[in-house]
Amino acid sequence: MNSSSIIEFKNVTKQYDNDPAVLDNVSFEIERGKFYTLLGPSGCGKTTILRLIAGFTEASSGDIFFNCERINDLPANKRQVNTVFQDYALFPHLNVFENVAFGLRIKKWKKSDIDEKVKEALHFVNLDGYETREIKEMSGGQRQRVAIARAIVNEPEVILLDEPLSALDLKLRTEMQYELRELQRNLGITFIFVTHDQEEALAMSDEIFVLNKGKIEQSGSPTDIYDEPINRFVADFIGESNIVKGTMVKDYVVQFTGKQFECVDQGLNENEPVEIVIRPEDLEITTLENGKLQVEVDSQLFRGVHYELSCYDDDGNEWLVHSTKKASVGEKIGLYFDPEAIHVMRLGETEEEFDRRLEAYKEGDE
Ligand SMILES: Nc1ncnc2c1ncn2[C@@H]1O[C@H](COP(=O)(O)OP(=O)(O)OP(=O)(O)O)[C@@H](O)[C@H]1O
Repeated sequence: MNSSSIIEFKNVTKQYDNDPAVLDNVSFEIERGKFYTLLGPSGCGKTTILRLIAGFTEASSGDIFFNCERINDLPANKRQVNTVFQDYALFPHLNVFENVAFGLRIKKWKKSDIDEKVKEALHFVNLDGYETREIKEMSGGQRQRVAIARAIVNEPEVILLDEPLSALDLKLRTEMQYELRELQRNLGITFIFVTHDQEEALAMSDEIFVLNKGKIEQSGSPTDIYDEPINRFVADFIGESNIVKGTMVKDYVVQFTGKQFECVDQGLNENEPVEIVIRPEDLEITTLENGKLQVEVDSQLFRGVHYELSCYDDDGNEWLVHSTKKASVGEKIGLYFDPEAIHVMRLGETEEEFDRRLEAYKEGDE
C-alpha cells in the first residue's frame, strides 16, 4: 500500500446468493486528502463500494484496508468514516443543532465541547445562526448542508457521499458543487462521492473511477479520462463522442473512413485495428475543400452557447459537431480537426496497458 493511501481494495468481490457478482475482483487505492468520484450507470456497484467502506455490508472475498489495517471485520461504528446519504437521513423531530450534535451525544461528549464543535461545523457549511431551526423549515440545499455538518462534526478521515446533490434543482446543484469542492479543500478530508452525472464528476474530482457492471473501466484525473478514454464505454459515458472503427497504419498515422490522418499516438502495432474518438467540440466547420472529412448536415439544434449538428459522411458514419458557426440542413460541409483531436483506443486494452501507453504519450509531449 502506497504511504499516501488511506483506503485500499484488493481483489474485492461482492456477490448476493448465486446472482452475478455486483463487484467483480475490484482493486484500487484511495489517497489521503483528495476528492474521488465513483461514476457509472445505475446498478454498476457505486453504492456497494461505499457500503463496503462504511461497513454496512461485507465483501464476499478480497481485502479492504484502512490506514494499512485490514478492516473487513471491523464494525461500522469503529470505522473512521461518515456517510452523507442521498435523502440526507436527517431526524425530522430534532432541530438543526441536535441533528448535528447527535453523534457527539452518543459518544458522551461534554456539553461545552459539543456546543463548540457543532457551531464550528455549522460555520463551515454557512449555516451560522440556524441552530434552533426545525428541519422541515429548511430548503433542500440547507438540509444538504446540515447533513454535511453532521458528517464533519465527527472529524472522520473519510466522508462518503452517495448522490448527495441529486434531489436539488440544476442551479442549486451547481452552487452546491462549488461549495462541496471548496469545503473538501478547506477541510483536507478525503471525499468519496458517488454520481451518475458525468459533468458533475468532471467538475468536482481530483480522481474519477468509471465503473461498469461491477468493474472499474478506467481511473484517472478528469482530463485524462475525458481526453484519453480507454474504450468505447468510457468515451460514450463521459461526454458526447464520435466513435468510428479504424486502423493504426504506423506510429503517428491512423486510417479511418478510407483515408489516412496524422495523429499523435504511437507504440501500437502496424495495421492494428483500433477505434477512434473525436469529441464534437474538436470538429470545426469549414469548406468542403478545406475539410479533412466531407459530410452532409442532417439536423441542427441551437444549444445556447453552440449549435449541435448531426452530419453523415458517405460511409453512413454519423458525426456530431458542436460549433459556434451554423450550417444549413442538407448542406455539404467540410470538417477540420487537429491531429491532437484524434484519440486512438486499442481494442480490448487492459487498464495497465493503457496507462503505460498514456505515460509514454505524455513523456513524448514534454
Ligand atoms: N441487498 C441486495 N441484494 C441483492 N442485490 C443487491 C442488493 N443490494 C444491491 N444489489 C444489486 O447490486 C447491484 C449494484 O447496486 P449498487 O446500489 O451498488 O449500484 P449503483 O451503481 O449505486 O446504482 P444506483 O446509481 O442506481 O444507485 C444492483 O444490480 C443491485 O440490484
